[in-house]
Amino acid sequence: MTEVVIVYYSAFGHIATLSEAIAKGVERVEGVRYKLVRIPEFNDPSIRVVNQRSNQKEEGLGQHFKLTKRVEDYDRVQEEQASIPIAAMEDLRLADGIIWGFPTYLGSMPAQVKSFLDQAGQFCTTGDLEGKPTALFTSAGSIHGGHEATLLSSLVPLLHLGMLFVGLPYTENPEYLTDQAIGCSPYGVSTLAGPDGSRIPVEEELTMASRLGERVARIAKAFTVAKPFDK
Ligand SMILES: Cc1cc2nc3c(=O)[nH]c(=O)nc-3n(C[C@H](O)[C@H](O)[C@H](O)COP(=O)(O)O)c2cc1C
Repeated sequence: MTEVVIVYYSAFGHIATLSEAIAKGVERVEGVRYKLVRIPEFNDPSIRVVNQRSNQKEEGLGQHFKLTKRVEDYDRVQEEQASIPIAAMEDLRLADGIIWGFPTYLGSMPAQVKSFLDQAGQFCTTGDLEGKPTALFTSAGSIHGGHEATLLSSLVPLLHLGMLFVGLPYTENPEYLTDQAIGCSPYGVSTLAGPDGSRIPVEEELTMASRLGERVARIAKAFTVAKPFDK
């Protein structure tokens, strides 16, 4: 059985929702199963950006971002995903394919995810992740907030680990040929959360997420049989 591991971090639930759609796509491929794991929040509450902001006044920019609601959403989502196993290095080592999901923070990956990837740096010397198909999904507050930049810059550490990047081609995903503000691009899946986080992933984004899951699953399965990178 081929296994695709979906590793995600989500503060407000958008990435968690996309993870489920990705998983559905993986499941469509016979002989492939998925494992969903999450990167945990930092232990030190003083470095959780969301909690730090909770005592700010809801005026000016704060009003636009509805900070109180964000803190409530954050607490609810943390509780909802408590039963998802915490990602371990062994999950990466045993995976036949790895799909990474996390929100866009300041136009790039959250520190929680970078910290996890830095631990995975050990595989640069062992080569354990080399040749594994990999793909990315993200969410951003707005269409101009850097979702494509996040996907592109997050590719760099994956290349250091020797993984093979799987994108989201136009022919399979005509949904993003639109003048509507929706996520996704040739670089991977994305959704837009809106400034107050109230926008939820739309059908087109979920469809493209499931297709990316299926695409990685097909490649992982083919590689499991062919073993093109066996040393
Ligand atoms: C610290 C921080 C930085 C953020 N930076 C950006 C950003 O650069 N661009 C953007 O569009 N949204 C930004 N956002 C909004 C998040 O991308 C949005 O809340 C996230 O995509 C929601 O995903 P989630 O529900 O899975 O946590 C930021 C949010 C936080 C907390």
